Amino acid sequence: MCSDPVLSVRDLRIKIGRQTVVDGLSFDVLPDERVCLLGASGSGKSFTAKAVLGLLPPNAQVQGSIRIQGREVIRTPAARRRNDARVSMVFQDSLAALNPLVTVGSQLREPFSRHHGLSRKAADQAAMALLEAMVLDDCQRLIRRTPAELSGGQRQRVCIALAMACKTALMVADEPTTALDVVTQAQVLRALREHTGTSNTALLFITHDLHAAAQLCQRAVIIERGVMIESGALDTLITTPQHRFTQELVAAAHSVQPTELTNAAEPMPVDYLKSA
Ligand SMILES: Nc1ncnc2c1ncn2[C@@H]1O[C@H](COP(=O)(O)OP(=O)(O)OP(=O)(O)O)[C@@H](O)[C@H]1O
Repeated sequence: MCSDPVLSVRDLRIKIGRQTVVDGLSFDVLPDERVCLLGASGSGKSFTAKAVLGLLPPNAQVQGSIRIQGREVIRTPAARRRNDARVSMVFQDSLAALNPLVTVGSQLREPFSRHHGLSRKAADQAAMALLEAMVLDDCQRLIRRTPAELSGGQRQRVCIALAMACKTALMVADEPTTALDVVTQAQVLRALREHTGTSNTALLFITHDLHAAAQLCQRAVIIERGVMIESGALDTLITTPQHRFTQELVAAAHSVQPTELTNAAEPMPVDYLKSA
């Protein structure tokens, strides 16, 4: 069965002044799919994410097409998009993403009461259920705290819960684990894996980290200097990378394996990369 894409990007070009930061990018994200946009620092990942979210700076010149649920949004900023073309987001800086003065509970309640019309009591219950689903300890106490009183990993899972509460067909997560230690990274990736792809929310995961991508996504779009160089199933890209940059990425991940697994002649063991 072939479903229509939730996100369809065609020939996306973004210029900032004279610099072309994204150059002819095309890819789709299907319903319930988790796709990563993988590339080195400065390759244009964040500008692509901002274009999808409708958050490009005013000096950006943009061309091409971005369709969300079939609706053209390339020139429609986030605040002017219709509900079915809205995208939820999770960013790297969880402290900046949350209101520092408002408790976690109030922030989580808001989308339920504002967008879904729930009563205060029903919104509280829905917020609590989402927090508990993020495998956070002592949610009763956590819900009364402000963001600054949480650890980075707790805060990032609150951000994922907040994004889930918006119940959009597409979520964009831009380097959500980069600032976290490896144990907390694994917890946050697990929360994203378990709460997207199964709840009518597709995920576009922006990262430079092949290991994180392998734990979370089925498919990858690999970019270099704003141009797509390779795309396909992540398992295939890891075992038989075609482009030099992808080969270097895989080799770099290979080099952090335990020595008994290291054998340059062998393809990268996909299971090793996927282990959390
Ligand atoms: N405000 C800006 N004005 C002009 N050019 C910019 C601006 N911000 C970023 N750039 C340039 O745009 C290019 C793409 O940046 P972008 O932030 O999308 O890369 P990225 O792949 O997300 O990198 P990172 O992983 O480091 O966040 C880079 O070459 C960068 O130098």
